[in-house]
Amino acid sequence: MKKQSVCVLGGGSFGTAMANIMAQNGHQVSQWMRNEQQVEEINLTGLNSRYLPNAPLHQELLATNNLEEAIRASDTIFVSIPSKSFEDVVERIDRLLTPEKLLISTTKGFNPKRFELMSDILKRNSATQKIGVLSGPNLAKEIAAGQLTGSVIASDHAELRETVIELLKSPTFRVYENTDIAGVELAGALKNIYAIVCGLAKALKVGENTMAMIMTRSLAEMSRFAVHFGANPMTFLGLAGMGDLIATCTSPLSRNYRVGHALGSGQTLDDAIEAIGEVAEGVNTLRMVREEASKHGLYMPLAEGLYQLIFEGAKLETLIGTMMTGGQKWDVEFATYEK
Ligand SMILES: NC(=O)c1ccc[n+]([C@@H]2O[C@H](COP(=O)([O-])OP(=O)(O)OC[C@H]3O[C@@H](n4cnc5c(N)ncnc54)[C@H](O)[C@@H]3O)[C@@H](O)[C@H]2O)c1
Ligand SMILES: O=P(O)(O)OC[C@H](O)CO
Repeated sequence: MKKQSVCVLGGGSFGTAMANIMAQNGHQVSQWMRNEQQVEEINLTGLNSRYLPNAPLHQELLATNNLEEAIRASDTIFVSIPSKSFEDVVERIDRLLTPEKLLISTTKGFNPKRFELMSDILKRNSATQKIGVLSGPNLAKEIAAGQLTGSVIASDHAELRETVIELLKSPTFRVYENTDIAGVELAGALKNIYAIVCGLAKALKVGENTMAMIMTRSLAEMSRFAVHFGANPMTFLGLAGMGDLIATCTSPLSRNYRVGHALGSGQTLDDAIEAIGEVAEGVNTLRMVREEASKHGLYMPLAEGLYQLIFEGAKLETLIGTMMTGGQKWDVEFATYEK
């Protein structure tokens, strides 16, 4: 592939990990971030010490504060900004986008202002409709450490899918494709709720039977919700679905898992979030999803139990109770059993 001009918006751990792979692949990569000291640090020392302290960055990765220049110079733009600020940043770049530019979200969450996904924000605000979503079991610190990793690019545009695969493929990173944007994006956002549940369960030292049941019923809840909003249930069998659920629900590197673990160890939600110091998308996602689930009559006992525990002061028994005493029928809902 010939050298491409790319920019990554966001100076956090995932944006840095993606920018670094593309710089290593020989592309011209700029990474936009708002913090001037961070820009200086990356450009002078090749390190993003706050977010990826152990990962030396490629010398061709150029950090910048100049958003306009970064966008104008790039054919492909990755938006790696937490969901809380995603819309604000996209509104700032809106006038700089042109129809040929490729625009990809790596953010796993919902707009806290209204029920919509990041791809909806991109579609609504931009001059280009060449939009994609990158999602999968992608713990940034593992990627930066060279752990073998797979991801998924979802888009209607074959050209965008092919470009992203070419930009990111490396000896340690593989990208598969999917056209089910809703499924891939919802899977990445929803699993954060269940990573909190699993971190909490681990802190309580539950057995592997229990962990397996929680994760499998999480997949059932996630896909039930996602299918209602247009996703293909089969997507949940892939890297963006089951793959990401496994990584996030079992790894102490996951911020959402760590929030759950802290809650299970007796900390308050605010203390847990402050101690982590990075974004844990699952808390906002839980709020948004719980509201939509009740509006649409979607049965999500784990999410409901967690919501009551975190936001309504319910006891832990409530979460266990909603899981163990709620409706129980089909194991796999999207398969037909009764003949
Ligand atoms: N870290 C991972 O392992 C990982 C993996 C896959 C996807 N993601 C997703 O990527 C998104 C970003 O996560 P992250 O891990 O990079 O976050 P992070 O907490 O490491 O960093 C967030 C970055 O966004 C910047 N930011 C926040 N608001 C901003 C604003 N208004 N303007 C400019 N910059 C702003 C912060 O300064 C920081 O540099 C999240 O939705 C996350 O779910 C993360
Ligand atoms: O650290 P988390 O919990 O935001 O998870 C990071 C990624 O989404 C894992 O794929």
